[in-house]
Amino acid sequence: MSRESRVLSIQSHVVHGYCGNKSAVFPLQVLGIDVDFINSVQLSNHTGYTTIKGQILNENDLKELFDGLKANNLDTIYTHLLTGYVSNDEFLREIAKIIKALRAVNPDMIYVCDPVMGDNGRMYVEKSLLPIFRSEIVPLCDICTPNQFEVELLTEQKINNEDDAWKGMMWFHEKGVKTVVLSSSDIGGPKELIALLSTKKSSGEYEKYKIVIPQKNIFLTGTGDLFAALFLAHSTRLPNDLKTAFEQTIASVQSVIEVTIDSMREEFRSGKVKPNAQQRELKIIQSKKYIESPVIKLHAIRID
Ligand SMILES: Nc1ncnc2c1ncn2[C@@H]1O[C@H](COP(=O)(O)OP(=O)(O)O)[C@@H](O)[C@H]1O
Ligand SMILES: Cc1ncc(COP(=O)(O)O)c(C=O)c1O
Repeated sequence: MSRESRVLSIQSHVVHGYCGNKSAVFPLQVLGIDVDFINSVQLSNHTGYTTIKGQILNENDLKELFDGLKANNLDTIYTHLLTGYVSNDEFLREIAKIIKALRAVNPDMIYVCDPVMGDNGRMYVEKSLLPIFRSEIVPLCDICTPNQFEVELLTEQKINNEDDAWKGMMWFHEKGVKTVVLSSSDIGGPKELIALLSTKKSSGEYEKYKIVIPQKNIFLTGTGDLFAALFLAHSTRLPNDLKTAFEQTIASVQSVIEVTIDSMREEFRSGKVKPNAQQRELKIIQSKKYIESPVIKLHAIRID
């Protein structure tokens, strides 16, 4: 890593809870990476709650903020752009303009995209975002971290097994994406999540890895944003060892989930928290030491 990393993160903000920038900024800072962040939305809480209130940044607001950075030559300081939850078409198109503007002043700027559109068969953004991601955003990515549902949406192909998953990831490479990380899929055995990584080397060959993750009986929001931020950090620290970066990313995410579940056991016992979706927020702050040094070890298997 030749120069100090600094990330511009454009993701959602939630007042209560952890997803979007709330899931990304602190872990990046813990790992020594400075983050400037723009909140694509400012919501009371994530969309898994029954009531959501708040404000949505429009494309003109985003342009104004970026123009402010440019006016002070601050567009030149970013080594990475990280994007996640976006709520409307023109905002997403403004992000495409920002990617090009950042690359104009720093051709080596790395764009990490979590194409947040949905999970478990349910879209939670406008369907009109899908063709923009497919044709205007994904081709600009250096690293993309979709979940299974997002790969299926973008490729218009269902994933029923591991071969389908690798084929789906090849679609990203054909669009010009160097590294694709499928953050989770249900192609493994019962109670297993499968994460896959595929990266195109300068030789034109592909390096592929797989990690089998024991699936916890819980649905959490914010894990994908945490995953993308951690993979940005670890792949930056280990650009020539993505196997280890992949393992460390998942180990930290698993550690945060363990801390979250442990905290719930206590809260359930005390009756303070009812076991329903609204109360489930990642314990990001309480997991600081595990973000720095994950204790859970899940080994990546090389796939030839
Ligand atoms: N139920 C679960 N059990 C174990 N790990 C999980 C679970 N849900 C998410 N994770 C972890 O979070 C990471 C990202 O989750 P994923 O659901 O793929 O992201 P997204 O939120 O974008 O759908 C996975 O790689 C996995 O390590
Ligand atoms: C406001 C907001 N941001 C981000 C996300 C993405 O969360 P995840 O990291 O689970 O994909 C969601 C998902 O519901 C959300 O509601």
